Amino acid sequence: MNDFLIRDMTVDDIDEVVKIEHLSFKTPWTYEAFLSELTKNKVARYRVIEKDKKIVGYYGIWLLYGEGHITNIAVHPEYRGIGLGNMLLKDIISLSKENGISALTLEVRVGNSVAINLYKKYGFVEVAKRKGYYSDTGEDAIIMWKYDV
Ligand SMILES: CC(=O)SCCNC(=O)CCNC(=O)[C@H](O)C(C)(C)COP(=O)(O)OP(=O)(O)OC[C@H]1O[C@@H](n2cnc3c(N)ncnc32)[C@H](O)[C@@H]1OP(=O)(O)O
Repeated sequence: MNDFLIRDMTVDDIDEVVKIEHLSFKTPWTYEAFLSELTKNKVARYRVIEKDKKIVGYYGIWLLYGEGHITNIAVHPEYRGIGLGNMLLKDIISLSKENGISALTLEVRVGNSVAINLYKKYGFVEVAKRKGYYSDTGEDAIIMWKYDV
């Protein structure tokens, strides 16, 4: 896994990130959404994971009031199942510690058992459900928190 590097996302990365976003989510974020996050949102941090300069995954987090809200995390389908999600989660946790974050939260589709497994592995617990949160399918969201950052 030494071949993979995690670094801050830049505006030049957005095209590649949006491609992975389309391969990963039913309602993908647009180029403009990422641009706004990178250039206007002062509490946002976005990081990419790359191999030989090719972006293969990324995550976003908002750091505010001592809490971290994970906005998205994705790995390119061809690179899933080899530990990159683990690497991204570890990076999220160390970034959070460096920034004085004491708790992390996120929303995930109730049917997304792969992601739920990943989060549970790092100490996230299911705290609540939001009924019909995802307007595309009407699926519920599970709200998860990790209190021991
Ligand atoms: C806040 C949000 O963004 S919620 C939405 C999360 N993102 C997505 O659903 C996008 C599409 N999915 C993905 O991009 C990826 O599947 C991710 C990011 C969820 C996981 O990334 P991967 O690189 O495949 O994860 P990785 O290989 O590191 O596995 C980490 C853990 O995830 C879980 N996991 C991974 N693959 C599977 C699988 N096929 N079945 C069940 N659990 C799995 C396991 O707990 C695994 O732990 P282990 O390494 O001890 O087995």
